[in-house]
Amino acid sequence: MGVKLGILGLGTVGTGTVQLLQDMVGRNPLLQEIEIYRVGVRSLDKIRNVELPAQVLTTDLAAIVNDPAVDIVVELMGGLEPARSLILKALNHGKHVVTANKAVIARFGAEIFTTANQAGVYVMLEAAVGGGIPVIQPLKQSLSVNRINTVTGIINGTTNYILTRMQTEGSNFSDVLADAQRLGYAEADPTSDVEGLDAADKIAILASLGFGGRINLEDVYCEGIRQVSKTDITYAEKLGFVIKLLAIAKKYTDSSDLSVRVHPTLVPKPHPLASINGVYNAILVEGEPIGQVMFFGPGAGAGATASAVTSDILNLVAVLKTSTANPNPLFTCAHQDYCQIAPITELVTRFYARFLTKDQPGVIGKLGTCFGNYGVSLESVVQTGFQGGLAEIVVVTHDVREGDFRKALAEIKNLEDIDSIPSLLRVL
Ligand SMILES: NC(=O)C1=CN([C@@H]2O[C@H](COP(=O)(O)OP(=O)(O)OC[C@H]3O[C@@H](n4cnc5c(N)ncnc54)[C@H](OP(=O)(O)O)[C@@H]3O)[C@@H](O)[C@H]2O)C=CC1
Ligand SMILES: N[C@@H](CC=O)C(=O)O
Ligand code: NA
Repeated sequence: MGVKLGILGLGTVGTGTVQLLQDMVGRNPLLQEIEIYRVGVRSLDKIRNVELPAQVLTTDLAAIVNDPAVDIVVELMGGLEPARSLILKALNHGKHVVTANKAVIARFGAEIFTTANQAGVYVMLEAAVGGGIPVIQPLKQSLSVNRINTVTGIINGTTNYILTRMQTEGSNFSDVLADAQRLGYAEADPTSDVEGLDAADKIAILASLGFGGRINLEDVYCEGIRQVSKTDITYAEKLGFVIKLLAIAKKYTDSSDLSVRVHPTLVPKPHPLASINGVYNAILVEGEPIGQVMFFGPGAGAGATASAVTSDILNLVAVLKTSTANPNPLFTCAHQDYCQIAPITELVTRFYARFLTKDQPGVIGKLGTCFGNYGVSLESVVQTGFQGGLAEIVVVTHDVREGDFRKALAEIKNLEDIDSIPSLLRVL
């Protein structure tokens, strides 16, 4: 008897997954055990890029997760509800679940994994982070004997695609976003990509796996890329950096607290993450004793994501074929305690800041004095441009406590010579 799939969603990822499963030649022979039994969609009238028997497609998704014949539910619909409820129902009916839905896992992971553990089934989520890049299973299995210190990633394909094209072609933000949507990279609501929320969901998942505890999503500091302008990209370039949306989870050396954050960051050009362009993602994991290991590959798109979804399905087929009484602890997620996350003001980092000031002598000196009052030392100060009669000054600091830097900025904002501070970015 074949293993019966109930797939929820036939959009970009669902279609890619069905295409892969319908084209098995040259792939793992275990795939032949799989039957696409039901596929749930919102509309039966839409033209699809795959052919499926009429009785397979349905708009009754609840019937799929309740159907005793279904062995594995593959949730590829996205969004929070009804995805969360359908996943929980599937688990409660004793079905394994594969999902690409980082939004649901980052918010309801505790509830979902507890339900799965009680039901004695697995929830697999390789596609939820880094698209096609194998990173979830390596963190759960191959790297799990390491003490992880830092996970640093470019983990949103849409924003990396946008920033790359803004940098290399000087393209306009909204034109490139429209291309990312057309290519199937963006979320149904691309706000979550652009505002950094998708990357925050993903780093919460990676941090949970890497540091062995639950992560409260509200504790993850998050800034998106809307504030990144062509001007900043040009200045960064001149200073030897590229701007990337980084997601970082790092253990403080002197406490058990974590720093978990997403923000646009100036990355030095020689750094391995600086050369990750377009829809590609990369995740740099640092641990002991392994040192550094980097995972690189396509972070979004139909085929790449289908590869991750189908590898999870294949793992579950293998589980179903070799049924064991006890669950495999390397497949489950059983964290009970929450990781302690330090506030962003405690972060120690370098900063890039761009000021528009009146073109008067002594402005740079006044800036330097304010920074000095809070122990902020400057690595470089550049004054090259003018904008609308205002002088443009760019500074890069040495490492500073974010709280001290913000106090200095508050004082600087009150200086008569300062018009505005259009950009404030962290430097890796
Ligand atoms: N796109 C990508 O590159 C990646 C996406 N993901 C994740 O994969 C998931 C799917 O993304 P993607 O394929 O891009 O999304 P799409 O918007 O392209 O597809 C969503 C599918 O789900 C169906 N659907 C959505 N809501 C409902 C509902 N309430 N009832 C019935 N059917 C519903 C839609 O039906 P219909 O077709 O009838 O409208 C559609 O087939 C998301 O969680 C996303 O975050 C993860 C990695 C990469
Ligand atoms: N919208 C996401 C899709 C993959 O997770 C992205 O752009 O990375
Ligand atoms: Na992945």
